[in-house]
Amino acid sequence: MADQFLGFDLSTQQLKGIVVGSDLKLLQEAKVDFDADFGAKYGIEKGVLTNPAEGEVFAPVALFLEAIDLVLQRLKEQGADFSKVQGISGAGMQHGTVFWSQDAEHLLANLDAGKTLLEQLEGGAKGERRGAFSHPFSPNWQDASTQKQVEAFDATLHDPVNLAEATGSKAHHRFSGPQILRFHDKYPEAYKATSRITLVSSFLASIFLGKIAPMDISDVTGANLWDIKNGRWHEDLLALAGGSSGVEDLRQKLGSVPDDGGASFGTISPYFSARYGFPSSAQIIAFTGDNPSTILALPLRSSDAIVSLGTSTTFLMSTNQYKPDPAYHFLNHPTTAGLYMFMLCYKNGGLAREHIRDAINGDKSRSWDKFNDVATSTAVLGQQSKDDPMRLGLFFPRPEIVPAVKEGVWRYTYTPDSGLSNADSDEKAWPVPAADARAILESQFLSLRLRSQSLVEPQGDLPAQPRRIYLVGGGAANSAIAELAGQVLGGSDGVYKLEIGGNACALGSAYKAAWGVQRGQGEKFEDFLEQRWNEESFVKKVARGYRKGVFEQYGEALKGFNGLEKVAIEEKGEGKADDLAKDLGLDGGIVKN
Ligand SMILES: Nc1ncnc2c1ncn2[C@@H]1O[C@H](COP(=O)(O)OP(=O)(O)O)[C@@H](O)[C@H]1O
Ligand SMILES: O=C(CO)[C@@H](O)[C@H](O)COP(=O)(O)O
Repeated sequence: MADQFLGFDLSTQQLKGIVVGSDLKLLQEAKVDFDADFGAKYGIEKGVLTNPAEGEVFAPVALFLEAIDLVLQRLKEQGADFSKVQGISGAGMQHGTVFWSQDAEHLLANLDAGKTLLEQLEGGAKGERRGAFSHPFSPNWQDASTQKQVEAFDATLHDPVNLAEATGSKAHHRFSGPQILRFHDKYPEAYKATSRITLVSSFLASIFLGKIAPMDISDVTGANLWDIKNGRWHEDLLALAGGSSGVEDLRQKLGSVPDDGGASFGTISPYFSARYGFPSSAQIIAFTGDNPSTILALPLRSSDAIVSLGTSTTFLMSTNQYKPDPAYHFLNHPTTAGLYMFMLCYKNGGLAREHIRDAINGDKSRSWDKFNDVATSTAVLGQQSKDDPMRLGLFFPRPEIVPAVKEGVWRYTYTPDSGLSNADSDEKAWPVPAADARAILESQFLSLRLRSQSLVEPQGDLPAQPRRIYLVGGGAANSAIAELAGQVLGGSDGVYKLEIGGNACALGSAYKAAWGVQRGQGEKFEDFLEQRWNEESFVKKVARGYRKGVFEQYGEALKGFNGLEKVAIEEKGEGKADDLAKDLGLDGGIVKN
């Protein structure tokens, strides 16, 4: 195969790489699993370090550097011929930042192919060698340390509604703007010593480029700093985040943002040509966020939805309507001006499901078999008959984003007439952990259904729902999850998963690299993908979608579910319950006790 393209996904728990041909078919893929490969060395768990006292979650930048050399080596072992690679793009977990030192540009431009990235870019532990970073850690999207800064962001534009209107999202703990402000206040010396700030995506691009790469037009919208309508940094928010160091200083640290998602930032760093055999002409195409990249792996039509089941759960749609609201996120689309990405993001995705899986197994075998059996054999909402109360739960081992509550578990029963009752210690109504398996899946999908109602349309004679649901990410391999996704969310055309490789996000990046290099004058990404798309071999239907009766039964549960979220917010919330109900245009369920 003549021209080949390489895509990466640097996410919470792994770095994955995928090579595709110009027909977009998969050639090789490889991954570095952070815990398995480097857990002992860096003391990480599930890819991160934590400081619970302050709600901090972060990852060592050195880990990322080691992972880059290792994933390339593994791709080579899989047979990748890097001399054929004409374009490289990639994705990073969103919101995370990397702080570069004054020496960064020089070090990046003068890498010795005989040494590893880690040897040359990491600073010496005792300061005997100055490294490329002014801070050794990258704040992670699971960080919750920025409550004070979040309040300042909302206050700067008077309220969350205005902030969402301007930047696509209300202020969130994990967003880069509040994180930068906290970094400025907590580490003033390191901030001063910072020459540039990149996102995780533009960090990865910088390594391949051999100089600091710009942020991309989509990933920059996960910062609470970008004025989406006007396509520029938001002056007031920049001034806030830059603190006493000033707005110009921060503007310079952040750099400019090209508006073309297919832009080439230049050719690959000579380090990679000499060390791994890439042609010196290989182009580095704008790297984006992991969720924006994921939507590029599929030819999304209006009313199609992606559910990404990684460490986080995200729900993604592509739309030409900009309807921002504090209840969710709007991002710039990564390739296509005039399109936006609608996103919901939950912290308690894969790890919360794993907790219940392990409790059901009673061991650490990590097998999903029992979890799946119990989840699919339990009745819809735990209702043996229509008159039984519904079981509704919330399972948040970590503080949650949607809704914004501290960690906790809520198990309630609900009937439309008498409302919600606490069933936590009622073994008959709610056998723990068996009933949790179905309840957590129903809960996660009900939350998506509740919040995406206004974005989906009736499908023919069927009620409003997505046309297709595509499952991606680690959890997409799970048949019980696919089954429940279809039952709760519907999907007039069914539930699908990608058949190409194990990672939609890295695949989307490889496609973006191909488009960036090969596109004709004015050729849109969507047209480029459509022409090369091979439905039969690229996707597979894994479950039925809409089921008459079942879909409506879940519809009846929505009001109770909304009420349950209000209970959680009242008990452990970061926001006001009334606001949530208002955001969603719903009255909450009635709480009985
Ligand atoms: N068969 C499976 N069933 C359910 N969940 C799974 C399965 N395989 C992997 N996972 C989940 O996938 C998650 C990792 O997904 P992945 O998309 O690779 O993560 P990330 O991109 O966040 O690093 C894990 O937390 C794990 O719980
Ligand atoms: O914070 C968000 C999106 O807003 C997360 O979705 C991160 O982008 C990390 O995702 P994964 O590691 O789960 O892929």
